[in-house]
Amino acid sequence: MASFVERFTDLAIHRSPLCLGLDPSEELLRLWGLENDAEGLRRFCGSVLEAADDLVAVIKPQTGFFERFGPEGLNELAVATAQIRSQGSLCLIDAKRGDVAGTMKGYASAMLGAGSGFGGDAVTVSAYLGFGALLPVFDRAIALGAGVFVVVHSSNPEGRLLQDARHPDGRTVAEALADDITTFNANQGAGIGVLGAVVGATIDPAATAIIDRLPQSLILAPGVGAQGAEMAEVGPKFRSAQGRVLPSVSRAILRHGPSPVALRDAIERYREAAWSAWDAGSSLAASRGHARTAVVRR
Ligand SMILES: O=c1ccn([C@@H]2O[C@H](COP(=O)(O)O)[C@@H](O)[C@H]2O)c(=O)[nH]1
Repeated sequence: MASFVERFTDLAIHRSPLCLGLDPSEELLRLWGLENDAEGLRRFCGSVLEAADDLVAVIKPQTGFFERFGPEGLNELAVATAQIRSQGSLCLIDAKRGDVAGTMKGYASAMLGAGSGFGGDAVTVSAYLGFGALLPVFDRAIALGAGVFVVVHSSNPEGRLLQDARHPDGRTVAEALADDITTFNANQGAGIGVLGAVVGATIDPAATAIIDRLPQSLILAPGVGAQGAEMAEVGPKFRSAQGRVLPSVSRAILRHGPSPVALRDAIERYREAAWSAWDAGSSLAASRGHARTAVVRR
């Protein structure tokens, strides 16, 4: 089976590298005139996914917004993940799980691959209990051709104090994590590996050397839009990861609903911008242009 990296790269060229966040928050449900309940959740997700259709490579449901309704919400998460995959997009479950290794085995079975509880193509994890504790998720991802994104440098300002703290060897926590990711990927072979990283698009331009430490990783870059980063910043900031970045946008797109036309227009705008950020000035632009001539645009 094709790996997550292979499937993403193909979809990024033919659709767009944009990662559309599926965040059915209370605020957005109310803005859309929906009830803040599981039925509202279902209608919201159905409309977003209908508008996204075959436009983007990756859709990222945020588990917290589903879990808040207990079992009914989790049922809606399963409905959404199945629909994402049926539309040919990759489903990246933003769960940011991080626990001891035995428990991570449970999360891996819940989230990753066909036959798992939620059937994600990839999942986000947090390494606060140690990078090594995440191994069961990495192993399952390798076995099933799935992906894992480890939070390295999050988009929110609260993350800085913890992630910029220094180890005795002088590296920050984020740098050491990036090195762990790269060592793991390199041990699996050359090329882009199973372990991706989360590096917020809000990153200070002076701090982007962290990206150079991740030469074999896809990079999920949340923070575009509502958190203040512009899509136009992504290309320059992530230059050393050209062709490997998934710019992620949730609220800045979702707030355009419930009008299907306005929602689709917003997705279209961000997907075009994501392409420019992804391959500006590179040879990828040529392959994309070639591929897109064959794509029927609606
Ligand atoms: O560092 C991170 C990692 C993940 N997120 C998630 O992204 C969305 C918020 O996106 P907006 O485009 O700002 O609406 C939410 O699901 C977060 O959990 C992040 O913001 N930062």
